[in-house]
Amino acid sequence: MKPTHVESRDRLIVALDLSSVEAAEALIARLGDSVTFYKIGYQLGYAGGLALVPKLAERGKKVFVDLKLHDIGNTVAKGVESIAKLGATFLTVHAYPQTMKAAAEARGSSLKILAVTVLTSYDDDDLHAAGFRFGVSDLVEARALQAQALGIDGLVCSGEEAATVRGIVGAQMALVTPGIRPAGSAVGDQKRIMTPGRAIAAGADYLVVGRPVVEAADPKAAAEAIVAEIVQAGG
Ligand SMILES: O=c1ccn([C@@H]2O[C@H](COP(=O)(O)O)[C@@H](O)[C@H]2O)c(=O)[nH]1
Repeated sequence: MKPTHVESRDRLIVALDLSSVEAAEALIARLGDSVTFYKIGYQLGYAGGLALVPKLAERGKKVFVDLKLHDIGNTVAKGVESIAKLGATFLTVHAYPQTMKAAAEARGSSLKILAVTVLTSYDDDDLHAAGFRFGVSDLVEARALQAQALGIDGLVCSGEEAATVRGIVGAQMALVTPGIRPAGSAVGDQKRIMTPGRAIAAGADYLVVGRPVVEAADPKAAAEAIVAEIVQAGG
């Protein structure tokens, strides 16, 4: 379930896409109070970064573990149980029914499960090349409905789908949007992007931002500028 009220600053989730725990700790120190919510994904997670989850939680930060689980149900359930013990706030799974069902049943009382609808680096051509008969918008909508029916807490989608998905699932599910690009920043490998302000206005609850903060000359100023845009958009 979506939290009832979220402070503007807590809507920014900075992706710690870095190669070591030391590099992550240095960035966290530099960002200080400007960032309250961090994401640990493949790069840092597989470099010992999961050990940071309880440490960040002890310091009052929230942590999103973005491992995008997808396996047989029993394996997903056991993985979810292990992540729940670390004190993470969010954990991602791919939006396949078996996977979502196993994760929802195993999550316990404090961990929230987010289902990744369609990766923000994908467009319709990428889905067709992968064998899907749906385009992005149809697949996101179908998966959002399946996730809701299975009791999933929130969805990962791009800002482009946020308004439609919000209309489909209502106010109770958290919408988490990567592919966020402040005006003028490099797009990189993302294909479905949106500015922070537009994503909030479209109904996103949380913005996931990696390179525009992590690779900025002044990461703290970059994070503060995104929070200011969130505030201006009414988030
Ligand atoms: O659909 C998705 C799901 C997850 N991500 C993750 O978000 C960040 C985005 O980083 P940027 O540098 O801001 O592009 C990254 O960790 C991805 O693994 C996503 O981009 N899209």
